[in-house]
Amino acid sequence: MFIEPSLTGGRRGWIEVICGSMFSGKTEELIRRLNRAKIANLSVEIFKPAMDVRYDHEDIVSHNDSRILSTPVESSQQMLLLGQGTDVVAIDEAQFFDMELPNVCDQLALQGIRVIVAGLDMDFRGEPFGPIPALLAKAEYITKLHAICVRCGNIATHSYRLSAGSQRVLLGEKDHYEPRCRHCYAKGDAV
Ligand SMILES: Nc1ncnc2c1ncn2[C@@H]1O[C@H](COP(=O)(O)OP(=O)(O)O)[C@@H](O)[C@H]1O
Ligand SMILES: Cc1cn([C@H]2C[C@H](O)[C@@H](COP(=O)(O)O)O2)c(=O)[nH]c1=O
Ligand SMILES: [Zn+2]
Repeated sequence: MFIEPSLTGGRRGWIEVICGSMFSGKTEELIRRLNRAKIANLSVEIFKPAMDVRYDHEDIVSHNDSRILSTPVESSQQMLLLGQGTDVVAIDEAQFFDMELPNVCDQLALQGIRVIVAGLDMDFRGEPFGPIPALLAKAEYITKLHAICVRCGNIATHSYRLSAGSQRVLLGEKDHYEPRCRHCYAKGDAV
């Protein structure tokens, strides 16, 4: 379990990334860290991409329905402006943001802000997703979570797309995706 290096004391300003497949618990873990920050009386600004309307327009919602209010934004530059002066900036579904996101997180962290980012490390093709690889390179702390493979019960690293469609962005949950281990993922429809 992730233990905060420092909540209120010491020199602050760093980047944490929570990554993994769909259903691995990224949003739950993000909400857990935010609740602890609030208990420590830290101010938090929570963002998500405006296009992510899967469960709710404003709330960040996990697959088991824990939720927290957020501000939907269109671009990473908006978070640089809106995050000024706060103790903690949190970003969910970060894979959907533009490639400026790593630089924005860098700038926020340099201002003494704790930046917590959650997102898919791989898309349904198993390719690195959007700005997440660059964020992983820049982060001080990385947590890689795993779901349970729905085919064999091993740890799942991949998000297998059940429906047809080659576009990278397709919002959905169990209607369109299932978490799989690398072996069941590689077998495709033959599993
Ligand atoms: N195959 C699965 N493996 C693990 N968790 C699952 C699975 N299917 C459903 N879940 C649920 O998903 C929850 C995690 O949801 P969430 O935090 O939204 O994940 P993520 O943000 O990584 O998609 C788990 O606590 C569990 O209740
Ligand atoms: C793999 C993959 C996923 N998506 C979408 C599907 C969901 O709406 C989100 C991921 O949500 P989660 O909180 O991690 O479960 O991303 C996509 O658009 N393209 C993909 O390749
Ligand atoms: Zn498997």
